Amino acid sequence: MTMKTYDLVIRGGTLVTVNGIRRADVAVVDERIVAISPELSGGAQAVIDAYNLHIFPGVIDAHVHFNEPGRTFWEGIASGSSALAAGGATAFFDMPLNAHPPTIDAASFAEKLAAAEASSYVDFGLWGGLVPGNIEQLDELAERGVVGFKAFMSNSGIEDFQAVDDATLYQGMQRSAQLGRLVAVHAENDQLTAALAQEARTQGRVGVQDYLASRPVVAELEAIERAITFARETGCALHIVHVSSGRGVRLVASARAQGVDVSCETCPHYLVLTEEDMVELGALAKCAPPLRAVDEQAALWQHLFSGTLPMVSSDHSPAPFEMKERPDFFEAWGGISGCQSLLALLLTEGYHRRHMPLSLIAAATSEFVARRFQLPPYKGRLEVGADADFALIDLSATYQLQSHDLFYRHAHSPYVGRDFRGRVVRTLVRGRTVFLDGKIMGPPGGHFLQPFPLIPSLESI
Ligand SMILES: NC(=O)N[C@H]1NC(=O)NC1=O
Ligand SMILES: [Zn+2]
Ligand SMILES: [Zn+2]
Repeated sequence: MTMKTYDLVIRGGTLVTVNGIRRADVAVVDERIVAISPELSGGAQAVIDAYNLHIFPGVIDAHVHFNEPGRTFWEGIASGSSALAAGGATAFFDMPLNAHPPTIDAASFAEKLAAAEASSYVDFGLWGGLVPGNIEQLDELAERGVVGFKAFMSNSGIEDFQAVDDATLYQGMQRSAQLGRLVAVHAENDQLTAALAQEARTQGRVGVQDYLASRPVVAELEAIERAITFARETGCALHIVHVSSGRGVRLVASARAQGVDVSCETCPHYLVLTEEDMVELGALAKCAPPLRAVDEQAALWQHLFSGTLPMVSSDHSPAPFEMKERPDFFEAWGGISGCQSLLALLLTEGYHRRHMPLSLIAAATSEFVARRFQLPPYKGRLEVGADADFALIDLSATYQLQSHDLFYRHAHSPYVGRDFRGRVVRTLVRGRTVFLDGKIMGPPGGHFLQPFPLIPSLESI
C-alpha cells in the first residue's frame, strides 16, 4: 500500500473559518488544500508545526494604492505587497489611482498588470477607474478583468484622476450594470467639502481642526445617498469604500434591506483612531473622509459585530513623509500607510480588547471580500479545494510596532509605537511561504485574479 504524499502539511493549527474555529491538520498539493482533518496520516515533502498558532484565511485587502507605475517612489508593488505579506495578506486589489497613468483604459491597464505580474509577492486584482470622459473605455477594462470601477465623488487629490460629475456617475453605473461589474465610490460631497475648505483657507484657518470641520459627516451621508439612488435606478451593484461613520453604514444597510445591491467597507483607522488622534499625530493620520468622534467609532464597531458592516480594508495610501510636512494642513498628503497592520489591529482592538469573534475577523478580511467581488470560489476560504492562502498567527504574542518593522517604501504610519497583541508569524500564498519570521521570501510570484464568472469577450458573443 502506498502512503499518500502531500506537498505540505500544516500540523496542529487552530483553523479560523467563517463557520467557527477548530483544530486540524491541513494538507496541500499543487497550491490547493486537499485535506483537512484532526489527524492526517501520510507523508509530506514539508511540514509546518502550527500547534500554538491560529490559521486564518489569507487577508484579501480590497483597497490599496501602490502607485506603480508612475509614482513608484511613493510606494511600489514590490514594497507594498511585501508589507501586505508581512501583515498576513495573500491578495490585494489595487486602486486605479495614484499610479500614473491611472488605470482608466486598456493601455494603462496593461501597464499596471505588467508591473504587478513582475513584482507582486501576493495575488492581486485591479480596479479600473470611472472618470469624466472614459465611459467608452469601461468595456475594454471589464473585458480585461477589472474587479470593478472606482469613482471619486470628491476631489481625489491627484490631478490625473478627476472626480465624477453626477452625469458621469449615473451613465457609468448604467454601463457597469450592463457589463455586470460593480462601481465603488469614494463618497463625499465635493461642493460642500470644497466650499468649506475654501472658506477656511481664505480666512487663514489651516490647522487640523479646520480640515476636520471642512469634511463633516453630512458630506459623506449625502454622497452615499446619492450613489445609492443612482444604484437603485440603474441596477448597478455599488460598493461604498472607507465609510467613516455609523450613520453611513446605516444608510447602506437600509438600502440593502430594500433590495439595492450595495455594500460597504470601513478601514482600521476609523476603528482605532479618532479625530483627537489626528490632532495629536498630525498628517500621519490625515485621511479623507477624516477620522471621526468616538461615538461614530463606537457605532462602527457595533455594525462590525452585527454584520451590517461586513468588510474591512486598509485604504493604504502612502506617500513620502515630506509630502505630509506642510504648514497648511489642507496641503499635506491625505492618506494613511496601514496595510501591514490591518489584521493585527483587528486582532488587538477587535478580538483581544472587544472580544470580537475570530470568525468575524476572517469574514471581514477575506471571505466576504472574495464573495462580494466575485473572486473564483477557491479564494477567501479555508476548505478543501481552495487555494492554500494562509496567515499563521501567534494570538498571544505582544509587541510594539517599530518603523523598522515596516516594509513600506516610506516607513511611517500612525501605528508606529503602538502596542499590539497577535503577531503574523508566517504567510503562505498558494502553499508557498512568502513571509516568515520578519522576512520576505522571494521571488515575487503573485497571480492576477479576475472576477468570476469571467465576462465573455465581446467578440465571442
Ligand atoms: N488619492 C488618495 O489616495 N486618496 C485617499 N486617501 C485618503 O485618505 N482617502 C482617499 O480617498
Ligand atoms: Zn477614497
Ligand atoms: Zn483609497
